Amino acid sequence: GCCWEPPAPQLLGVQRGEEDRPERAEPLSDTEREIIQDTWGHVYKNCEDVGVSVLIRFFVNFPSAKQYFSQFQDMEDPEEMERSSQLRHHARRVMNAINTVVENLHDPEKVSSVLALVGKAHAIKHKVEPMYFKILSSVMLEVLAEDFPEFFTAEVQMVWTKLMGAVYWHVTGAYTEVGWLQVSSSAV
Ligand code: HEM
Repeated sequence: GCCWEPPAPQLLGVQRGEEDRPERAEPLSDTEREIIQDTWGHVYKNCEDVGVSVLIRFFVNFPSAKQYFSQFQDMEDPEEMERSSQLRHHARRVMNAINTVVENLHDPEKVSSVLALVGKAHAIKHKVEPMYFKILSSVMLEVLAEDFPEFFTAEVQMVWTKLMGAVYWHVTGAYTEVGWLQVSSSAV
């Protein structure tokens, strides 16, 4: 993964603020929940490595995403990024938050409260453009499919896409609540 790739077409609408917010996240069936939990078990065993490779690919392919991180804003060398404690720390936080979501798929209230907190912190404290959440999800799906090809079959990838769609829906719900999305998509 040394080459820059253009964002997937589905991201372009988001970058222009054209995307509609659906009424609710598409719910997962019991079977889909089991698929997520089984496959996540393999990923989470390698939590730190997977998290770090996801973030490095994210920052290499979408360098503007580094602007939010004081420690590696100006870093370009992936090996140097790998040594950044701020990157490792965020990798762990991302993976742990997803782990909490996966462990609580039976409890929609818990899932929405965890993701609302993540959304609020990123909107208010870190001032992260919400489109980066969509980009990060697609990078994560790409890395999971490459690193765990035996588990991430086409069917499993589809279920994971649905989960990441739900994560994005909850996170952007928090952005809407604090007034971010209204301002950026209609008034300006
Ligand atoms: C599913 C995606 C993500 C999850 C679960 C996640 C999770 C977290 C958590 C739990 C924290 C600490 C919360 C706090 O400060 O109160 C954090 C901090 C942070 N996140 Fe995220 N994050 C995600 C995506 C992103 C993205 C896409 C960006 C920017 C491109 C980002 C930038 C930051 C920054 C700048 C901090 C503060 C870092 C620091 O203080 O060292 N995050 N994240």
